[in-house]
Amino acid sequence: MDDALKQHRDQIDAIDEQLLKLVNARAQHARDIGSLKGEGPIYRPEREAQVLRRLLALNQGPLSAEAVTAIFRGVMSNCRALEKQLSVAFLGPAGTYSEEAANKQFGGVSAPVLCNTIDDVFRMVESGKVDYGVVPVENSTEGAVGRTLDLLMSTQLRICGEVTLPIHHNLLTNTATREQVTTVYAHAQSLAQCHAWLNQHLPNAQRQAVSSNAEGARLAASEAGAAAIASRRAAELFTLNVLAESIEDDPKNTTRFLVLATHDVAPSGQDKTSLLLATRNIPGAIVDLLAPLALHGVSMSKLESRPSRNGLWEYVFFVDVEGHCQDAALASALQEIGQRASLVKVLGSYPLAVA
Ligand SMILES: O=C(O)C(=O)C[C@]1(C(=O)O)C=C[C@@H](O)C=C1
Repeated sequence: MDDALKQHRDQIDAIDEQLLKLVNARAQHARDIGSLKGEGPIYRPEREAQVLRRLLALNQGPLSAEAVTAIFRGVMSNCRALEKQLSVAFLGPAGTYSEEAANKQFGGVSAPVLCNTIDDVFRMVESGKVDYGVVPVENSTEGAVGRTLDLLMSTQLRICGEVTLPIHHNLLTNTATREQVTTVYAHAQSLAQCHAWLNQHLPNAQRQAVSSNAEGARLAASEAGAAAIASRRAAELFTLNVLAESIEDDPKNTTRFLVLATHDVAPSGQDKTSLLLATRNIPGAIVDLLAPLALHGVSMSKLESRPSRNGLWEYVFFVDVEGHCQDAALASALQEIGQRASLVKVLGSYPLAVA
């Protein structure tokens, strides 16, 4: 037994030596690429997505797809940091799902900037105080994040990436039993995502919406009888016990985040384009507006309407389509849509989220 253990550990030591040499050789290439980029952006989401997709196709295990992407996102993050330290803004405080999404996308953020509101995240990127921003845009249970859509209407920023994050909520508290919980703090969206569970298990507890789940965890840590709905990371950060886990009503509960940038992204081969469209408010106008997509074989993955804010019962449409705006089919469809719409704004073309 001891002998077998030693043999495996000797093998691991030998492999680690090779890995160390290899990751440093990789890092050297990244550093050289950095000096070739001149004034262009250092972060290339399309290339990072291609690297991950290729490795996922090659992976034969035993490491899972999630493990492989996490490891290589970490490797790329460290290689990228030799080219430039990127600052990334997202909704704080520490322990939010936005922080998790930013860490997932960038393989760890070396210079995080925690903001109080989604508006602040946009402002930080717009003013050049940070390189990138990460904002939630929709949840599979609760639908669109209205504030993000409203801000996308007026911003000059571009969407350069999307991150999908499976959301598992936990009931965190220092109260010993569920019966002693009198108040549950969480962001309104999280309270809604756990609606049925709360009805069944905590019917008498008061539900109190707060600015973020992490803020709820902070409050729960200092108040007798209080609990919060938040992530495991929030439990660690605020020293709370996990009284119940995965309390979301839909086990597939997922939130989609957008990465905001001041630059466009080249095609990666598997891309999505987000559009903002407006048309005259007449019968059949939206059907007519979207017809060129079908005509050119472009699939639509999302259609969301939102009040335009400059006329009663006037709407704009947020449309996600497959492909990059430089792809011939989408470029032709966009040109035809442009002739029918009162507004066409390409919010960004970016790589599809990698697991
Ligand atoms: O290929 C590049 O442009 C690199 O800078 C290398 C690298 C990587 O580590 O693979 C690092 C940063 C970029 O975002 C993309 C990829």
